[in-house]
Amino acid sequence: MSEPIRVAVVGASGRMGATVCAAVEHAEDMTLTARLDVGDDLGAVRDADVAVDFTVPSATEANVHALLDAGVHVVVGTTGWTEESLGRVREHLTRAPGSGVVIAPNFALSAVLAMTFARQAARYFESAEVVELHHPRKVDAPSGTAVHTAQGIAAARREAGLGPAPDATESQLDGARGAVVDGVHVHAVRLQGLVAHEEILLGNPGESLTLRTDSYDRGSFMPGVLLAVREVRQRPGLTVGLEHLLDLG
Ligand SMILES: NC(=O)C1=CN([C@@H]2O[C@H](COP(=O)(O)OP(=O)(O)OC[C@H]3O[C@@H](n4cnc5c(N)ncnc54)[C@H](OP(=O)(O)O)[C@@H]3O)[C@@H](O)[C@H]2O)C=CC1
Ligand SMILES: O=C(O)C1=N[C@H](C(=O)O)C[C@H](O)C1
Repeated sequence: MSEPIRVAVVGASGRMGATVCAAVEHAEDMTLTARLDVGDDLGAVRDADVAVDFTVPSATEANVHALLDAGVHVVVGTTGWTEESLGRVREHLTRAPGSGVVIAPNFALSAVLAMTFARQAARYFESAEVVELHHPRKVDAPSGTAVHTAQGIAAARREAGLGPAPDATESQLDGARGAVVDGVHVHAVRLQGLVAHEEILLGNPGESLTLRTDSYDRGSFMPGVLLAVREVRQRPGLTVGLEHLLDLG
């Protein structure tokens, strides 16, 4: 058997970080070399092949730059990425040839498939809106998954030459129609008892299609995280979205 992949986890005490540490410890082809939290020196990842970041939107970009400087490949599940912050990582990678970064807003297979199906279906529907539902400890809204979903729908609508979705709203309470991501309305629910869920609503006169994905347990994200850890070393540059590792992109 080949050498195990050495993995460091940043945000190791968090809900996702702790789950990733346990998953890495149970994976026969991996070994956990570092658990890092707020204030720890990220240079400590130097012994690792791959670092996994599940922290907070305000910290993740700086972490990725520091991890690349430490010479490791990086897998990121943390949300809050923008075209600008992704661009700065792409630019950094030009100075770190051979390094790979995989950033995925959602590692659950059901969510990745729902986003793929939404993108496939979007061109056939006049209307499309996204509703994401999460646990109330989540610090960002809308979810990274909902942003990625809306961007995929918007791209498909543009490619199909569709204009704006019909909407006669003339007056509204602030927020009643949700946030608008790339022209697609996105609504965020925070509810005790939930983990991570999303509904994608597509409508035509007389019919609708609803795609729904439910993560009831953080274990649902682990096969995708471990897949990214295994693949990132063979994928130099920046990959955004697990769909590209599943041949769905
Ligand atoms: N891609 C995916 O499939 C998924 C993505 N997520 C995303 O992952 C992120 C984390 O979620 P979750 O685990 O629920 O959040 P938590 O708040 O439970 O965990 C975040 C952890 O990161 C730590 N942290 C904060 N800043 C730093 C830093 N600069 N360096 C190291 N550690 C730091 C926090 O420490 P402290 O509490 O001490 O501040 C905390 O332990 C979110 O952005 C979430 O949206 C979540 C689930 C799935
Ligand atoms: O904070 C969470 O819990 C989740 N965050 C990610 C997101 O914002 O899309 C992924 C998943 O929805 C769980």
